[in-house]
Amino acid sequence: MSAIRTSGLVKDYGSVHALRGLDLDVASGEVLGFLGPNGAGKTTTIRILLDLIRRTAGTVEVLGQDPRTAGPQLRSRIGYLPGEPALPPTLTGAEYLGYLASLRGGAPRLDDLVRRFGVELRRPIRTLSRGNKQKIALVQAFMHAPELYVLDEPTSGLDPLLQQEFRTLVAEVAGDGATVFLSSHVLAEVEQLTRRVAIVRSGRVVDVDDIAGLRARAGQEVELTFAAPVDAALVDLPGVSDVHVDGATVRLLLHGEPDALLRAVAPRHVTRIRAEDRELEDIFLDLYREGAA
Ligand SMILES: Nc1ncnc2c1ncn2[C@@H]1O[C@H](COP(=O)(O)OP(=O)(O)OP(=O)(O)O)[C@@H](O)[C@H]1O
Repeated sequence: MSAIRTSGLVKDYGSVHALRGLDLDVASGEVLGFLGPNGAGKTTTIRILLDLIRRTAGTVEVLGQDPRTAGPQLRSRIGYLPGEPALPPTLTGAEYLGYLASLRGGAPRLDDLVRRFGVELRRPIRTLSRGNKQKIALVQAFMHAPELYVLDEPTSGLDPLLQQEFRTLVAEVAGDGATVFLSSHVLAEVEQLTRRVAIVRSGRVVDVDDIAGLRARAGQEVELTFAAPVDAALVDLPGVSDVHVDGATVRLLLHGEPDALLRAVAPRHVTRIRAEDRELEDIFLDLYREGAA
Protein backbone atom coordinates (compact mmCIF):
# COMPACT_ATOMS: atom_id res chain seq x y z
CA MET A 1 0.00 0.00 0.00
CA SER A 2 1.14 3.53 -0.71
CA ALA A 3 1.24 6.26 1.93
CA ILE A 4 1.78 8.92 -0.72
CA ARG A 5 1.07 8.66 -4.40
CA THR A 6 1.13 11.43 -6.99
CA SER A 7 0.61 11.02 -10.69
CA GLY A 8 1.25 13.65 -13.33
CA LEU A 9 1.31 16.35 -10.69
CA VAL A 10 1.49 19.83 -12.21
CA LYS A 11 1.75 23.17 -10.44
CA ASP A 12 2.07 26.51 -12.22
CA TYR A 13 2.61 29.76 -10.37
CA GLY A 14 1.49 32.05 -13.19
CA SER A 15 4.11 31.48 -15.87
CA VAL A 16 6.45 29.56 -13.53
CA HIS A 17 6.15 25.80 -14.07
CA ALA A 18 7.11 24.54 -10.61
CA LEU A 19 5.92 20.94 -11.13
CA ARG A 20 5.77 19.41 -14.62
CA GLY A 21 4.22 15.97 -14.14
CA LEU A 22 5.67 14.69 -10.90
CA ASP A 23 5.16 10.97 -10.20
CA LEU A 24 5.91 9.73 -6.74
CA ASP A 25 5.10 6.60 -4.78
CA VAL A 26 6.02 6.29 -1.11
CA ALA A 27 5.24 2.88 0.35
CA SER A 28 3.53 2.62 3.69
CA GLY A 29 6.19 2.18 6.41
CA GLU A 30 9.09 3.38 4.29
CA VAL A 31 11.51 6.25 4.92
CA LEU A 32 12.02 8.00 1.60
CA GLY A 33 14.52 10.80 1.00
CA PHE A 34 13.31 13.56 -1.32
CA LEU A 35 16.28 15.33 -2.81
CA GLY A 36 17.02 17.88 -5.44
CA PRO A 37 18.68 21.19 -6.16
CA ASN A 38 17.20 24.52 -5.06
CA GLY A 39 14.02 25.38 -6.89
CA ALA A 40 13.41 21.78 -8.04
CA GLY A 41 9.89 21.69 -6.61
CA LYS A 42 10.29 19.89 -3.27
CA THR A 43 8.49 22.41 -1.12
CA THR A 44 5.77 22.88 -3.73
CA THR A 45 5.15 19.12 -3.73
CA ILE A 46 5.00 19.01 0.06
CA ARG A 47 2.56 21.93 0.22
CA ILE A 48 0.24 20.16 -2.18
CA LEU A 49 0.39 16.97 -0.09
CA LEU A 50 -0.66 19.01 2.95
CA ASP A 51 -3.35 20.87 0.98
CA LEU A 52 -1.69 24.21 1.69
CA ILE A 53 -1.73 25.09 -2.02
CA ARG A 54 -3.79 23.83 -4.96
CA ARG A 55 -2.40 21.73 -7.75
CA THR A 56 -2.89 22.80 -11.36
CA ALA A 57 -3.36 19.21 -12.60
CA GLY A 58 -2.67 15.59 -11.69
CA THR A 59 -3.77 13.28 -8.91
CA VAL A 60 -2.65 13.04 -5.30
CA GLU A 61 -3.37 10.42 -2.66
CA VAL A 62 -2.18 10.74 0.92
CA LEU A 63 -3.02 7.81 3.22
CA GLY A 64 -5.51 6.74 0.61
CA GLN A 65 -7.33 10.06 0.41
CA ASP A 66 -7.21 13.17 -1.73
CA PRO A 67 -5.94 15.93 0.56
CA ARG A 68 -7.97 18.44 -1.47
CA THR A 69 -11.25 16.98 -0.20
CA ALA A 70 -10.32 14.88 2.84
CA GLY A 71 -10.61 17.58 5.50
CA PRO A 72 -8.96 17.99 8.90
CA GLN A 73 -9.13 14.37 10.05
CA LEU A 74 -6.55 13.45 7.39
CA ARG A 75 -4.33 16.29 8.59
CA SER A 76 -4.39 14.85 12.14
CA ARG A 77 -2.86 11.60 10.82
CA ILE A 78 0.11 13.53 9.39
CA GLY A 79 3.04 15.16 11.18
CA TYR A 80 4.28 18.09 9.13
CA LEU A 81 7.48 19.98 9.79
CA PRO A 82 7.72 22.94 7.40
CA GLY A 83 11.04 24.20 6.06
CA GLU A 84 10.37 27.62 7.54
CA PRO A 85 7.92 27.12 10.37
CA ALA A 86 5.53 30.02 10.96
CA LEU A 87 4.75 29.92 14.68
CA PRO A 88 2.41 32.31 16.50
CA PRO A 89 4.81 34.88 17.99
CA THR A 90 2.81 35.94 21.02
CA LEU A 91 1.86 32.49 22.33
CA THR A 92 4.17 30.55 24.61
CA GLY A 93 5.32 27.11 23.51
CA ALA A 94 2.99 25.55 26.08
CA GLU A 95 -0.02 27.51 24.77
CA TYR A 96 0.72 26.73 21.14
CA LEU A 97 1.39 23.02 21.63
CA GLY A 98 -1.61 22.70 23.95
CA TYR A 99 -3.84 24.31 21.33
CA LEU A 100 -2.61 21.92 18.61
CA ALA A 101 -2.98 18.94 20.93
CA SER A 102 -6.66 19.80 21.51
CA LEU A 103 -7.24 20.27 17.74
CA ARG A 104 -5.72 16.88 17.00
CA GLY A 105 -7.48 15.04 19.79
CA GLY A 106 -4.43 14.45 21.98
CA ALA A 107 -0.64 14.41 21.98
CA PRO A 108 0.61 11.25 23.70
CA ARG A 109 4.27 11.98 22.97
CA LEU A 110 4.31 15.65 24.04
CA ASP A 111 5.95 15.30 27.46
CA ASP A 112 8.57 12.85 26.28
CA LEU A 113 9.55 15.10 23.35
CA VAL A 114 9.70 18.25 25.46
CA ARG A 115 12.07 16.49 27.83
CA ARG A 116 14.27 14.97 25.14
CA PHE A 117 14.72 18.17 23.20
CA GLY A 118 14.79 20.50 26.19
CA VAL A 119 12.01 22.67 24.79
CA GLU A 120 11.43 26.11 26.31
CA LEU A 121 7.68 26.20 26.97
CA ARG A 122 7.12 29.27 29.12
CA ARG A 123 8.38 32.17 27.04
CA PRO A 124 6.53 33.79 24.13
CA ILE A 125 7.71 32.19 20.91
CA ARG A 126 8.90 35.51 19.46
CA THR A 127 11.58 35.75 22.19
CA LEU A 128 13.11 32.35 21.36
CA SER A 129 16.26 31.69 19.34
CA ARG A 130 15.95 30.07 15.91
CA GLY A 131 17.00 26.69 17.29
CA ASN A 132 14.46 26.85 20.11
CA LYS A 133 11.71 27.75 17.64
CA GLN A 134 12.75 24.81 15.48
CA LYS A 135 12.42 22.51 18.50
CA ILE A 136 8.81 23.61 19.02
CA ALA A 137 8.07 23.04 15.34
CA LEU A 138 9.63 19.60 15.61
CA VAL A 139 7.64 18.66 18.71
CA GLN A 140 4.33 19.64 17.08
CA ALA A 141 5.14 17.39 14.11
CA PHE A 142 5.80 14.33 16.28
CA MET A 143 3.65 14.76 19.42
CA HIS A 144 0.42 13.19 18.13
CA ALA A 145 2.19 10.00 16.95
CA PRO A 146 0.93 10.32 13.35
CA GLU A 147 1.05 7.61 10.69
CA LEU A 148 2.88 9.77 8.17
CA TYR A 149 5.66 12.29 8.71
CA VAL A 150 6.35 14.95 6.10
CA LEU A 151 9.60 16.65 7.03
CA ASP A 152 10.98 19.56 5.01
CA GLU A 153 14.65 20.24 5.87
CA PRO A 154 13.99 19.11 9.45
CA THR A 155 17.32 19.75 11.13
CA SER A 156 18.05 23.26 9.87
CA GLY A 157 18.88 25.38 12.91
CA LEU A 158 19.51 22.46 15.28
CA ASP A 159 22.94 21.91 16.82
CA PRO A 160 24.69 18.57 16.12
CA LEU A 161 23.56 16.97 19.39
CA LEU A 162 19.92 17.72 18.67
CA GLN A 163 20.34 16.63 15.07
CA GLN A 164 21.48 13.29 16.41
CA GLU A 165 18.52 13.16 18.80
CA PHE A 166 16.24 13.94 15.87
CA ARG A 167 17.71 11.08 13.83
CA THR A 168 17.15 8.72 16.73
CA LEU A 169 13.54 9.87 16.89
CA VAL A 170 12.98 9.30 13.16
CA ALA A 171 14.50 5.84 13.41
CA GLU A 172 12.13 5.12 16.34
CA VAL A 173 8.95 6.17 14.53
CA ALA A 174 10.07 4.30 11.41
CA GLY A 175 10.68 1.24 13.59
CA ASP A 176 7.11 1.59 14.85
CA GLY A 177 5.88 1.37 11.25
CA ALA A 178 5.23 5.04 10.43
CA THR A 179 6.01 6.41 6.97
CA VAL A 180 8.57 9.20 6.70
CA PHE A 181 8.92 11.50 3.71
CA LEU A 182 12.06 13.52 4.26
CA SER A 183 13.35 16.40 2.20
CA SER A 184 16.92 17.18 3.15
CA HIS A 185 20.20 18.61 1.93
CA VAL A 186 22.12 16.96 4.77
CA LEU A 187 23.64 13.89 3.19
CA ALA A 188 24.62 12.27 6.48
CA GLU A 189 20.96 12.47 7.46
CA VAL A 190 19.77 11.00 4.19
CA GLU A 191 22.32 8.22 4.31
CA GLN A 192 21.64 7.35 7.92
CA LEU A 193 17.85 7.44 7.77
CA THR A 194 16.68 6.45 4.32
CA ARG A 195 17.12 3.41 2.17
CA ARG A 196 15.49 4.86 -0.93
CA VAL A 197 15.74 8.33 -2.40
CA ALA A 198 13.75 10.14 -5.08
CA ILE A 199 15.66 12.82 -6.98
CA VAL A 200 13.60 15.73 -8.22
CA ARG A 201 14.75 18.19 -10.87
CA SER A 202 12.79 20.89 -12.69
CA GLY A 203 9.48 19.66 -11.32
CA ARG A 204 9.87 15.98 -12.14
CA VAL A 205 11.17 12.91 -10.34
CA VAL A 206 14.18 12.01 -12.47
CA ASP A 207 15.41 9.04 -10.46
CA VAL A 208 14.33 6.70 -7.67
CA ASP A 209 16.79 4.22 -6.25
CA ASP A 210 18.08 2.82 -3.00
CA ILE A 211 21.34 4.16 -1.64
CA ALA A 212 23.17 0.88 -2.34
CA GLY A 213 21.93 0.98 -5.96
CA LEU A 214 23.06 4.57 -6.37
CA ARG A 215 26.49 3.64 -5.07
CA ALA A 216 26.74 0.66 -7.41
CA ARG A 217 25.71 2.76 -10.39
CA ALA A 218 28.02 5.58 -9.40
CA GLY A 219 30.97 3.24 -9.57
CA GLN A 220 34.48 3.46 -8.24
CA GLU A 221 37.42 5.74 -8.73
CA VAL A 222 40.33 3.58 -9.82
CA GLU A 223 43.99 4.56 -9.99
CA LEU A 224 46.49 2.24 -11.67
CA THR A 225 50.22 2.80 -11.69
CA PHE A 226 52.39 0.98 -14.23
CA ALA A 227 56.13 0.36 -14.43
CA ALA A 228 56.24 2.40 -17.65
CA PRO A 229 54.06 5.13 -19.26
CA VAL A 230 50.89 3.87 -20.97
CA ASP A 231 48.35 5.14 -23.48
CA ALA A 232 44.68 5.89 -22.65
CA ALA A 233 43.67 3.43 -25.38
CA LEU A 234 44.66 0.62 -23.01
CA VAL A 235 41.59 1.27 -20.85
CA ASP A 236 39.18 2.22 -23.64
CA LEU A 237 36.54 -0.27 -22.42
CA PRO A 238 32.80 -0.37 -21.80
CA GLY A 239 32.06 0.78 -18.22
CA VAL A 240 35.17 2.95 -18.05
CA SER A 241 34.92 6.75 -18.24
CA ASP A 242 36.69 9.93 -17.19
CA VAL A 243 40.12 8.55 -18.04
CA HIS A 244 43.13 10.71 -17.12
CA VAL A 245 46.63 9.54 -17.99
CA ASP A 246 49.62 11.10 -16.28
CA GLY A 247 52.77 9.29 -17.44
CA ALA A 248 52.61 5.85 -15.86
CA THR A 249 49.52 6.61 -13.74
CA VAL A 250 45.95 6.20 -15.01
CA ARG A 251 42.89 7.46 -13.16
CA LEU A 252 39.42 6.43 -14.28
CA LEU A 253 35.85 5.91 -13.24
CA LEU A 254 34.67 2.32 -13.33
CA HIS A 255 31.02 1.24 -13.52
CA GLY A 256 30.17 -2.40 -12.99
CA GLU A 257 32.58 -5.29 -12.54
CA PRO A 258 36.34 -4.72 -12.76
CA ASP A 259 36.98 -7.97 -14.65
CA ALA A 260 37.40 -6.53 -18.19
CA LEU A 261 39.64 -3.76 -16.89
CA LEU A 262 41.88 -6.20 -15.02
CA ARG A 263 42.22 -8.38 -18.12
CA ALA A 264 43.07 -5.37 -20.28
CA VAL A 265 45.89 -4.19 -18.02
CA ALA A 266 47.16 -7.67 -17.08
CA PRO A 267 49.79 -7.87 -19.91
CA ARG A 268 51.47 -4.73 -18.48
CA HIS A 269 53.52 -4.48 -15.33
CA VAL A 270 51.12 -2.95 -12.74
CA THR A 271 52.97 -1.61 -9.69
CA ARG A 272 50.03 -0.23 -7.72
CA ILE A 273 46.22 -0.25 -7.74
CA ARG A 274 43.76 1.77 -5.71
CA ALA A 275 39.95 1.65 -5.93
CA GLU A 276 37.46 3.67 -3.90
CA ASP A 277 33.68 3.92 -3.86
CA ARG A 278 32.60 7.39 -4.87
CA GLU A 279 31.24 9.64 -2.15
CA LEU A 280 27.49 9.93 -1.92
CA GLU A 281 27.87 13.64 -2.32
CA ASP A 282 29.49 13.25 -5.76
CA ILE A 283 26.73 10.87 -6.77
CA PHE A 284 24.03 13.39 -5.92
CA LEU A 285 25.87 16.20 -7.67
CA ASP A 286 26.00 13.99 -10.79
CA LEU A 287 22.30 13.28 -10.57
CA TYR A 288 21.44 16.96 -10.16
CA ARG A 289 23.63 17.82 -13.16
CA GLU A 290 22.41 14.96 -15.35
CA GLY A 291 18.95 16.35 -14.90
CA ALA A 292 20.19 19.80 -15.85
CA ALA A 293 21.80 18.56 -19.05
N1 LIG B 1 4.59 31.40 -4.51
C1 LIG B 1 5.35 31.28 -5.59
N2 LIG B 1 5.19 32.09 -6.64
C2 LIG B 1 5.94 31.96 -7.76
N3 LIG B 1 6.90 31.03 -7.94
C3 LIG B 1 7.10 30.19 -6.91
C4 LIG B 1 6.35 30.25 -5.70
N4 LIG B 1 6.79 29.27 -4.87
C5 LIG B 1 7.77 28.61 -5.54
N5 LIG B 1 7.95 29.14 -6.78
C6 LIG B 1 8.91 28.66 -7.80
O1 LIG B 1 8.61 27.31 -8.06
C7 LIG B 1 9.82 26.56 -8.26
C8 LIG B 1 9.90 25.42 -7.24
O2 LIG B 1 10.09 25.96 -5.94
P1 LIG B 1 10.15 25.09 -4.60
O3 LIG B 1 10.18 26.05 -3.45
O4 LIG B 1 9.09 24.07 -4.65
O5 LIG B 1 11.56 24.38 -4.76
P2 LIG B 1 12.42 23.55 -3.70
O6 LIG B 1 12.83 22.30 -4.41
O7 LIG B 1 11.67 23.42 -2.44
O8 LIG B 1 13.69 24.46 -3.51
P3 LIG B 1 14.62 24.75 -2.19
O9 LIG B 1 15.53 23.58 -2.06
O10 LIG B 1 15.34 25.98 -2.62
O11 LIG B 1 13.70 24.97 -1.05
C9 LIG B 1 10.95 27.57 -8.16
O12 LIG B 1 11.25 28.01 -9.47
C10 LIG B 1 10.34 28.69 -7.35
O13 LIG B 1 10.96 29.92 -7.66
